[in-house]
Amino acid sequence: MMLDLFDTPVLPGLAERPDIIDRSEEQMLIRRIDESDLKPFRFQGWTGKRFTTSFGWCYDFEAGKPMEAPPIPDWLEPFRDRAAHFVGLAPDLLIQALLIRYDPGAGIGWHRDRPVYEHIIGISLGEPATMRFRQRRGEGFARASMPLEPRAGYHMSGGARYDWEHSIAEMEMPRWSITFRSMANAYAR
Ligand SMILES: O=C(O)CCC(=O)C(=O)O
Ligand SMILES: [Fe+2]
Repeated sequence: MMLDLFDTPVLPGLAERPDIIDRSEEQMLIRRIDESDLKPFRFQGWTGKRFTTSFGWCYDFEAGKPMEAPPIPDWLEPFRDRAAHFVGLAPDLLIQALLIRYDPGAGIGWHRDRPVYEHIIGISLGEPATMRFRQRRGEGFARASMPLEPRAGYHMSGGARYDWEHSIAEMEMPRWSITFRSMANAYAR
């Protein structure tokens, strides 16, 4: 599959919004993320070079279920509003905010986001990265990729979110991201 740099989505359900934040907001958000109570991502005894914290809800990978987390802080609210506006959702539907710092050598392996969530809206900070997508086709994989420019927002829903896995390769430079998610209908209270 070809990398599509222009308006046509790379995959159905993928959209990007360049410069959803400006440079001073980016610097402020990076500082806020670094000041947050980040914990190394842990899964089955394995500890990564990816540091995370969640607000609203968090997914406990050890327990395999979502759990309530501290409320979304005031400094993050305007960005939740912007993320919601970008995709045409009411802001209070974005019940989770995930902050991530990827230290040098960190990436995120192939996965689909947990089914408890539906819409996924990310804001990319710091360094350009590439979101890779793959879908099993017989013995191999169909592949696609989406550039993640710093300060851009991206929306993952539909086919790209449910029918493809995504990952980000290990990078030499640090990168930060903020991800907002809505709850899937089936799980909404
Ligand atoms: O860092 C990002 O932009 C993506 C993170 C991601 O895929 C996830 O946390 O599920
Ligand atoms: Fe993900």
